Amino acid sequence: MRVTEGGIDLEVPGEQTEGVEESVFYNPRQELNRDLTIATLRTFREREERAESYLDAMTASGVRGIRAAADGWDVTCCDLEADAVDLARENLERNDLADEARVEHRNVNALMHDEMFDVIDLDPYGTPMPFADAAFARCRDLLCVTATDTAPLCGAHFNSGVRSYSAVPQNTDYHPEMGVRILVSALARSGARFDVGVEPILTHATSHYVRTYLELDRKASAADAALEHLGHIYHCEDCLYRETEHGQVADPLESCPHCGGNRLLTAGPVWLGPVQDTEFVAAVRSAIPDAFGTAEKARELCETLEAEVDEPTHYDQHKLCKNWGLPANAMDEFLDDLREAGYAASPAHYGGTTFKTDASVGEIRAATEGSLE
Ligand SMILES: C[S@@+](CC[C@H](N)C(=O)[O-])C[C@H]1O[C@@H](n2cnc3c(N)ncnc32)[C@H](O)[C@@H]1O
Ligand SMILES: [Zn+2]
Repeated sequence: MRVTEGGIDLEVPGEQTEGVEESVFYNPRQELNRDLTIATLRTFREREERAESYLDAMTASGVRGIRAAADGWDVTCCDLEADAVDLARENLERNDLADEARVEHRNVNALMHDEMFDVIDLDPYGTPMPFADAAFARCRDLLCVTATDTAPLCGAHFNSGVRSYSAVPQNTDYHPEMGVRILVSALARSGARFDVGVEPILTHATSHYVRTYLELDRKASAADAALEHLGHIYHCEDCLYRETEHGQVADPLESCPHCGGNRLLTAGPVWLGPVQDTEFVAAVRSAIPDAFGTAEKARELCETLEAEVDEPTHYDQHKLCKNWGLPANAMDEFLDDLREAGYAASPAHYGGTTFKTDASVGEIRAATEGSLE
């Protein structure tokens, strides 16, 4: 089957079923992820001119590495599967880029221990954590990470989440953001073991995966500074009240300060710091060309990320209203009520009914319920 993406022609095994390409080595649903990757790499290189080498650590069809090579990066593609390696080589040749990139048939953990790269991109099936140590040991500037195991990350598959991320995730009404905060926390702690500090400059949770871009600072003091963003979330399952506390040691609440209930969850360590550099995200948005297949969607996503209130958990308006036994109103009106009451409020990218605010659950109700009857 022939596929064109980002100006690159690919031949991938598989067939089109009902207009959707199905292939083990090429997932069309990740095109937005790849479009944003290329725009992020461009933006990052403008800022860090010395960034040249890019490792597409799990290349499959080669699509990501080939798109980066077409953009002038010094690319290494790697895959464990011989069929993927052959396919990536064929696809490089098909685009006359065979001299711009090499393809390694190896376990990428071994490759990363052998060589340093300016940018490393981890895009495995499931959790990226088995690759995090080698990546932090050998990545100079930017680590790009996809995690597709959203059920463990958000606490729905609790034991698996605890095992993979050495943290306690909890299944809450803000589950995609729980995934973001657990993933970045685990990565920050992996980096710290190598005296590397992380700063997330772009992060999104989109249809069954979390993607984050971490700018690295290879200094023990930077690792210490990153760890200061870790802490815990205390969450009430009855009224959806939540509060956060920085620090390595949890000091859970005994009862909910809002409703007095005692069905309380503690999640952590989670990353409580910012997950975007909003100026960087705006620059990424401007670097998305019209020719990209997901240009409109990717720009919209960046715009939402830029405007998101910097709070560690989002709310879901429908779940809140259901909990209060009140009908939900239009999101614009709801957010306007919050702003008029003096709170910061914005839509969130986690779904059409999600929003962020610095108001507590009680303050949200007081500010909005007049418009909900
Ligand atoms: C989700 S796919 C990668 C998709 C690709 N990056 C893209 O954007 O289309 C995961 C790939 O990782 C490869 N893989 C799994 N374990 C690996 C390892 N230890 N070293 C290198 N490649 C590995 C698999 O063979 C598979 O091709
Ligand atoms: Zn409560």
